[in-house]
Amino acid sequence: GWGYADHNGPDKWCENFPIANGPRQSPIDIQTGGASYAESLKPLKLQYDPSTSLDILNNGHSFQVTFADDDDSSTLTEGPISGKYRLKQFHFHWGASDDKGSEHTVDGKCYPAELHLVHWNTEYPSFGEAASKPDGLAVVGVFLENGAENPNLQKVLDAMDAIKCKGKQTLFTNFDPTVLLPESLDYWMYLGSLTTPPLLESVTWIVCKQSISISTEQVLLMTQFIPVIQA
Ligand SMILES: NS(=O)(=O)c1cccc(NC(=O)NCCCCO)c1
Ligand SMILES: [Zn+2]
Repeated sequence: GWGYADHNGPDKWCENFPIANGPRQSPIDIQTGGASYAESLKPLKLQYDPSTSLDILNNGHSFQVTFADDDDSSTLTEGPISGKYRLKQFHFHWGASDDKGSEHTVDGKCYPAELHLVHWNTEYPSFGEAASKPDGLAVVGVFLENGAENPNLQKVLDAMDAIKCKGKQTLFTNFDPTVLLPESLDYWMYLGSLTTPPLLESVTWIVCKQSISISTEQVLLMTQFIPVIQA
């Protein structure tokens, strides 16, 4: 299967997922000089109910915290989207060291890690249905920048010990993802795709301009969590 090694990594994904060469593929380098201010765009409205957090799972490519999405308890509205999108899961992307890890870059700058909060359009019956529609998903991306220890992030990192093997999951209840958001929700938006196979071009990307902090020790914890090798 696909992965991040030389034999199955991003440069090879087009062999099994030809959409990799499609017109709206993510991630991108956000060139701030080329972004235009759109008066019509509204502030993001994120309303999360901590009782919808269920568990944390090692899915073989990352670790994700999954949410109950059978009602409108945790939603994204306003911002660049129309209608209501439900929170399905959040996960992270990281690298092998401090100097790389984020998927999006800003004027060529890479961050040690990147948080993705994945939401699906309630116009459609489920995440799976929405994932194949051009307006099906909205992912809020937050950069993690080297700095002070982040106690809210530590709660997630502490749960990683229990899910070192691919496919493992453990309870992760009463967690409010709002604590992982930066104080300002100013954002860049663009129409893109899933950043991993199946690379579906169904994501309205909403990338926060402000980052949250992660300490060097916390980056080390993440880089030591390799979802597949522990399998
Ligand atoms: N990284 S991302 O574009 O936010 C994103 C969001 C939601 C799903 C995915 N990718 C997938 O679900 N791929 C299916 C197999 C990966 C293991 O769950 C990527
Ligand atoms: Zn992601």
